[in-house]
Amino acid sequence: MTNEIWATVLAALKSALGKNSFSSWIEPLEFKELVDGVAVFDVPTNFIGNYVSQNFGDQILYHMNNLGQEVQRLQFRVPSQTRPTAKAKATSKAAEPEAGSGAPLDSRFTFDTFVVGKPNELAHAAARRVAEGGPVTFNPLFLYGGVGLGKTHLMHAIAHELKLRSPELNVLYLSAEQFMYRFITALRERKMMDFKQLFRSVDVLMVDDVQFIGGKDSTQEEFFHTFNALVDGQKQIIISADRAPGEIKDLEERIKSRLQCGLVVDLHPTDYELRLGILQSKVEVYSAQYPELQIADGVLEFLAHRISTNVRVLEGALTRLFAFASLVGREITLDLTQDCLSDVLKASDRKVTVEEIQRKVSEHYNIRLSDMIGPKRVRNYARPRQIAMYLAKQMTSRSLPEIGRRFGGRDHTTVMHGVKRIEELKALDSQIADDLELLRRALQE
Ligand SMILES: Nc1ncnc2c1ncn2[C@@H]1O[C@H](COP(=O)(O)OP(=O)(O)OP(=O)(O)O)[C@@H](O)[C@H]1O
Repeated sequence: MTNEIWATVLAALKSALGKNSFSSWIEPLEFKELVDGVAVFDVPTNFIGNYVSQNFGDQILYHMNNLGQEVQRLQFRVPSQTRPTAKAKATSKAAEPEAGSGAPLDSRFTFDTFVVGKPNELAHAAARRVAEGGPVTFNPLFLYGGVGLGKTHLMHAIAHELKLRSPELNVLYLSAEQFMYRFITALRERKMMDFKQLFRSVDVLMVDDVQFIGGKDSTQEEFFHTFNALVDGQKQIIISADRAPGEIKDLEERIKSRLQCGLVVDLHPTDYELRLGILQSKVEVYSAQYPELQIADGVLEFLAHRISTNVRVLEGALTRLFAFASLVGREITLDLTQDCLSDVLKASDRKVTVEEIQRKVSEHYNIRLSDMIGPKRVRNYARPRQIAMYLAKQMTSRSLPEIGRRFGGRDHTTVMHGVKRIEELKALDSQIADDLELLRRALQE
């Protein structure tokens, strides 16, 4: 393979992965040679080699082969080491293809690696129950929640556990999108009998991201029949979606009601403790693999506090941090974290609205929202009002007149006075300083 072809692969990867992932992971690779179907790369550290191999290996192979190169596997080596990286496996399969025709299961998504906290304890308990196998108790199990909260992880964990306990079980996991493509292919190739036979012969069917079939009428129809046949046959069905069954757009009523007739559980947004727990468990894994990488006290707490969007982003941030630390050969300190993750940290700063601030502050001081916004000037209302104005100035991009309008049409000079007053009090009154800190955190959760 020539360097020109590698440059074309790079261009394709850049547009597929986006600037950040590309510069963190792909740019450090140096293509060396292609020998007997093995593409060899120099990488700055084992950590980067392993990460690229696990996460982007398939894509790199795909693009190379697409350009006419016959590449079976990738090899990553650290030039300073005498031996090639022992750990940097040839294009690793974190996801092993399963027997049967399901989508591959990710071997990292098990119950052991799933961290349980208040927001996901119910979903976890239900998943555990289903994974025990035995007589079907609730059918279907419907898991829903926002992006990156662990639905797929739990589904894969159920599948792994079921296969471990009862290897003879035919467990089929796939996304709703794959279900649709298989259905369309079966129609096109006139193989509907095979399709029906395949889906009706499983013991456990798992369909991820079922919201995808909203608005796809024939797929819904087929899904409905598959679903009914399996429930009638006492086979377990597990479904996930990004919202509750009743809220999925353009989904037939009969399917909504079918989906609701088992156990519906949601994964709530993560809280600080759960995020910290997840980070700690990931660090344990990294530290066992790369004992030379040290992480300073307070870094995980900082990340758990600042990145509250979703677990995928949190994990990605930590991995990037470890990769960077392995490159520069330094301990992961708070300063290094802020430098290395400045874009992620900026993007995940939650956009808070003036209305949210008013609501939180009135709850905190136990006064009515209408009193805070209204004209009363008694201290009980005036001080929380000034605090809310101060936070609105600090945490939103609203101008003083805009903030004034949201506080019952007050003048911008009133807002300015309130903000100044709280700035003064903050330095003098520790109670006010504590309240401000508490409110700021609660608003960023
Ligand atoms: N409680 C948890 N413990 C450990 N890892 C978690 C947990 N929750 C999520 N993760 C990790 O976060 C990442 C995203 O999780 P997953 O893919 O399961 O999310 P999802 O809810 O299916 O998201 P999507 O809506 O995008 O499909 C995975 O790497 C997963 O391992």
